[in-house]
Amino acid sequence: MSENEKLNEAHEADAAERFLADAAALDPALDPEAAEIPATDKDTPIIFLDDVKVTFKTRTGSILHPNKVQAVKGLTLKLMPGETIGIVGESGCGKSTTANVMCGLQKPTSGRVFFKGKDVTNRTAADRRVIGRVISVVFQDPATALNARMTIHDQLIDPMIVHKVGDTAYREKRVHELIEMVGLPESVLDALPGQMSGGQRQRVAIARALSLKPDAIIADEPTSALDVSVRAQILNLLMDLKKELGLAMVFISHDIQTVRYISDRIVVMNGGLAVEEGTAEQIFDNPKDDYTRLLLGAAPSLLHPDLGKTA
Ligand SMILES: Nc1ncnc2c1ncn2[C@@H]1O[C@H](COP(=O)(O)OP(=O)(O)OP(=O)(O)O)[C@@H](O)[C@H]1O
Repeated sequence: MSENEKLNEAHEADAAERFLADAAALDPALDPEAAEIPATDKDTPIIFLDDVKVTFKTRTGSILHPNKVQAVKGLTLKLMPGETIGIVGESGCGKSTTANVMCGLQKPTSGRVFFKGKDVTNRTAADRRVIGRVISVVFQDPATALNARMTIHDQLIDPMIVHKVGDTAYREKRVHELIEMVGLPESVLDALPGQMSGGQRQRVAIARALSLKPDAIIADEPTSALDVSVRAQILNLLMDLKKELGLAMVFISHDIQTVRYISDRIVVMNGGLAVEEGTAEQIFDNPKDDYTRLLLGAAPSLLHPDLGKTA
């Protein structure tokens, strides 16, 4: 086992312990949904996609599949506690559809979806409660992800009200914790999203995603809509948070260098299929698939040169 693998293993074990401690931290009397959420176990995947296929009806389609687009053609993927998986591939390869299945927005046409061992394929009301508590999403464009008419304070407290988590005192305390976690001053709590910069808005979107203490975050191109000068800061913030909170993460990008920077494991997608999967080292040092080699030799990274320096 390489030094890196040993470090990853130790980190995952730490992360799993932190999950269990965190899950026990909120008084069950203040969290009526908690009983429905399966306990975190380091050997059970947070998300397990079992041979998932997604087909969309369209006006055109292909010769083989008229009026249909097969966005995902049979994907099996496990996200373990504390792990970060990067999904990379060019536009149209099925990354966002996969993300949508992973966060319960899209029902698969076939295959099964498990969250912490619970089958949530059919997305019943009870399944959706589990999905909402286990997974949070950070989308590409924070301007559209946030409500333009709600103050930052209200956007952060809203998920706790919807999920009936905590009492007023708990929720207020959590709002202040969240804003501190993402490195914003408390003065922004009274602001509206339109009064903030793109980078600050993405920090708010990340804080909101963390409000229910999820096990995992799905970040779908979270830096693509941002000015190049703040991309590195947001990536570093995500890296710090996943380490500090022991979060699992699915990081989706068409930029393989960005994915390499943040991921423990990389899945390369092409035409709705995972064509290659491995650690960043395996993918970069010894790519097996022609398409991976093509991606590696493709466009220069969109990363800012400051990446890796303190956020
Ligand atoms: N709701 C939909 N209806 C019909 N076709 C769709 C729908 N959503 C996605 N598709 C098609 O499915 C395929 C995969 O799309 P998807 O958005 O998952 O790819 P992607 O890799 O995320 O691309 P991008 O990086 O451009 O967002 C594409 O051919 C797309 O046109």
